Amino acid sequence: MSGERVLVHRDPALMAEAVAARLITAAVDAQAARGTAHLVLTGGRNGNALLAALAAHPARDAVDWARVELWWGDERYLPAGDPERNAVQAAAFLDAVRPLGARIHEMPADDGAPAEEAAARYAAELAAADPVFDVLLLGVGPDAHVASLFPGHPGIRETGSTVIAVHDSPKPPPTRISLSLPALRAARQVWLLAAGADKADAVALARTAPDPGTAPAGAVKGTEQTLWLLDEAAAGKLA
Ligand SMILES: O=C(O)[C@H](O)[C@@H](O)[C@H](O)[C@H](O)COP(=O)(O)O
Repeated sequence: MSGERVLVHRDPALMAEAVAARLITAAVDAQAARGTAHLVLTGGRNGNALLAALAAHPARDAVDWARVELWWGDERYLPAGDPERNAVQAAAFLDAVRPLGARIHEMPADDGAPAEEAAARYAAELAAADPVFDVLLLGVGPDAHVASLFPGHPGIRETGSTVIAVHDSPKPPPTRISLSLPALRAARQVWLLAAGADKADAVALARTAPDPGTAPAGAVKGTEQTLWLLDEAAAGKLA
């Protein structure tokens, strides 16, 4: 049975720094235990703030980046280089660790092929590597979505594949690629990131809602640990 904890930080900036420090320690521990650390990145404001803090953290290189594999939980299906792509928004961090040997598994960009083909390609890359994710980062949306799995959307019910195409996303852009719920749930540790008063309802709902279709953020638990990493505003409606 995995453990679940809620950790509340004073404000988003302190949360980004504290989670960056926590991720460094988790990566070092994973490497000591298994050689390679498999980390899954998330987009959005909190994900981006975390990666910026990680890139600049004085203890960053306690991690042997040559033994890190970076995956993505979701990606906006846009042409390569589009500023709205998660990987483009994380470029400063990726450009810092790539020369240190980190292996970066970006989700495919829109090259004119259907998103379903891109999803299948990433699923094949995952199957070939067959990683067990050590830490899976998930930004939580104001509607309690995580990755690109949205409440009331069919993708949350997908169980037959590890990577899915998402259309008509309520959060722009409309077409995305996302790990499926079973793929998210296979991670050892799931870290849910939420900061800001606009996330307080989603966090409170996810902590109580039993149905993944209502609150995807409440449906993803790590096999070893689940952390809710919040600022005080996002924790404002927790009992
Ligand atoms: O591609 C995306 O948009 C993200 O992966 C998405 O899942 C994000 O993490 C949440 O929407 C939270 O985003 P904010 O932290 O910006 O609210």
